[in-house]
Amino acid sequence: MNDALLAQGVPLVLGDVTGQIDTAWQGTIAAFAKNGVPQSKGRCAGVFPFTPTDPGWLYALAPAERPPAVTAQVPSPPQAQSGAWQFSPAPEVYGAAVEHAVEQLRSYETPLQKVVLARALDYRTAAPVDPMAVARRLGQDPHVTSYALPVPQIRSGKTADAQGDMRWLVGATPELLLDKKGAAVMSHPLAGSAPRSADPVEDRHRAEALLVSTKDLAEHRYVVEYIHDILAPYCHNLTRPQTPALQKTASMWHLGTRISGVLRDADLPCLALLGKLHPTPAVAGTPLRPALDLISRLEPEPRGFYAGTVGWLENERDGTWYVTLRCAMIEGCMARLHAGAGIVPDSTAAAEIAETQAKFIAMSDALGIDLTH
Ligand SMILES: C=C(O[C@H]1C=CC=C(C(=O)O)[C@@H]1O)C(=O)O
Repeated sequence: MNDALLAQGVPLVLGDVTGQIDTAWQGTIAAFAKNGVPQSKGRCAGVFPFTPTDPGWLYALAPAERPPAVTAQVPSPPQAQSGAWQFSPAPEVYGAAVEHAVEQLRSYETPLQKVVLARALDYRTAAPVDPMAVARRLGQDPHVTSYALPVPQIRSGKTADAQGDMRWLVGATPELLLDKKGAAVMSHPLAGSAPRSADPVEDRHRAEALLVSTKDLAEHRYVVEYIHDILAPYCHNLTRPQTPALQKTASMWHLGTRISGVLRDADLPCLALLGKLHPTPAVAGTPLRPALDLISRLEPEPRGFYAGTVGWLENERDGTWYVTLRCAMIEGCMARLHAGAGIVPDSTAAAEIAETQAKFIAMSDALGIDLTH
């Protein structure tokens, strides 16, 4: 763990948690869970990548007497940007990967039931992107938790500061992975999606169709069962509704199920439980191992922090962690956005291309990218 790679005073924002970084530590969820969080009193914010064996960051926040880094300002409307953007890979290549996955899923020889395949959108503009301004715009949607966290680049041990060598993970997630307060635990997985429509009648029609879509209900069920099975041994009471409910963001409908329980041991460290849960079939697939293998074969580049987990800890015991979705890694004048979709035997390339395109909209709108051109 290294606390010299990030200059003090760099701001971050994560829902209601805003502040300036005092100390940064690098490590995996498992390492922090095993060795403890160095400054375990008080609040830490953090971010971990999709691959659980890759390190992420935990940040101790400076004492609250300091002025908050992000004041409640009226968000400025996104500037129409003159930047260039391109999908990576091209939609046809992503479509071919979906078709390949569907073939695998339909084969009698595979244990695989679902795999989540993601694609990226690369954006380059003339002026540096302000991550805090993007987070404020994203935060206008009351159904998501917006975030902007620095993710230092480690270049020959040099300290990164807000102006220099810094990448920012910025996004607006609708998905709660784990909330732990003493003995009370909750997870609210999402899976199964439909794009919103500006026409209220069509919007309602899409929502109702999603609620009865066998393909989306199957995608959803895998995630709920997985999370339920992980939490069950730790809980003496774990409940969930039998059927999912609709959850919305400004641009998407999702199926969601709230799973709540009471832990046998209220003192269980939050990261110990988080390490068991991440990554779920909402971002990987099921069973986990073959899904991860197929993702590494079909996705051209590692996901990095997309589909990881972002959240905060209150001392070591409690915390709130989200799935790192609807996000971009911003570095100077460049941003890389990611979006993924759950692939099951009934999936089609065209529908999954459309779904991932719709999932880009939250971030592309906040960045001022016009995806219609
Ligand atoms: C993987 C993503 O979404 C997940 C969360 C909600 C719905 C999903 C779906 O319908 O596939 C995904 O599981 C993403 O937004 O990149």
